[in-house]
Amino acid sequence: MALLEVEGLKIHFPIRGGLLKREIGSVKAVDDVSFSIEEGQTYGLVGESGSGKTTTGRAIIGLNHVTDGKILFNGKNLATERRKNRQLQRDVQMIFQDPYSSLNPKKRVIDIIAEPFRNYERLTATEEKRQVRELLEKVGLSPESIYKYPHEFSGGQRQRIGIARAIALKPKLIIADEPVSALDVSVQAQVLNFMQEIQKELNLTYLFISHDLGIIRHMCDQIGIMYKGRYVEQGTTNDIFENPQHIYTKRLIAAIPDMDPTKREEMVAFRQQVKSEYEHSYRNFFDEEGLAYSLKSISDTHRVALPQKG
Ligand SMILES: Nc1ncnc2c1ncn2[C@@H]1O[C@H](COP(=O)(O)OP(=O)(O)OP(=O)(O)O)[C@@H](O)[C@H]1O
Repeated sequence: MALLEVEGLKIHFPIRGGLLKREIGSVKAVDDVSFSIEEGQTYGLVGESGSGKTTTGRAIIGLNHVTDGKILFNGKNLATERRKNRQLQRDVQMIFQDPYSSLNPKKRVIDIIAEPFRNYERLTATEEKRQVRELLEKVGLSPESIYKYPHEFSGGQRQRIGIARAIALKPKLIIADEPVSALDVSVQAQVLNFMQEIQKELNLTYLFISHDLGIIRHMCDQIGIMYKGRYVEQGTTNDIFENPQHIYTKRLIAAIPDMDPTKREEMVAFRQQVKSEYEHSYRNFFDEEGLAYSLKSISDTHRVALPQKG
């Protein structure tokens, strides 16, 4: 059984208008999305801004209502059971995008990291301090920094504090929503590699949300590509990068900045080819509302929102 199973998830937000603020329509932020994540794996959710990635992640952690569908964690329905099941609350944690705004600037590191302990465990002051120091060491920060404030740390160090807080209760699943996009490129790799290290050490499962396919390729075992609330393609990292089928996936891959200068000309040609393919076949890949079709399996691991015909 997968650790997390999302089945037919729909999250619609009402649009209200007129004097009476009546519901005049809805934003289908997530519209029939299904995927599962095996324990110890990293699943990447990719798509441009507004595609529904964050809404999906927030629903799993219980921050968004679910219009329809199921979110099963170890077979238990998170939407209905999370509120009353403290173990489920501990098991699923989140790392936020912006380490500058997600840490309260008025609190010391000890109070930030000990917050989950104070909510879920009854530790003596000495034991709490010992555990916070241990967590700081685990994330590569000095245990002496417990009385410092967030502004005394660099961006990468702050994200490590956010990670220490997220792993304090030994969760099983971590939702990482753009965990490095607010950081300098030079520190991004450090934080990502560190996330991989603690994943192995603590047997963590990640749902990794990002608009950056380069990072997703580095981090993930499985990938789902979202566009306007729907999936356009889903598969292993190899399926997506070596055999992309949907025109939208191809366009995202073509937009990854060149890492290897010797391949620059090759990439320019590839981009040109994808651009003209996109212009030619765009209509075949989306319905009359510009939305993706339902997914069809093209192998045991690879599913694509293929056009209805041929
Ligand atoms: N609380 C809300 N009320 C109304 N609409 C919302 C709400 N939250 C999200 N939306 C809408 O849902 C859609 C999906 O948003 P979401 O933030 O999930 O996208 P995203 O892919 O994570 O983008 P980003 O990378 O910019 O965060 C957007 O059109 C957004 O405006």
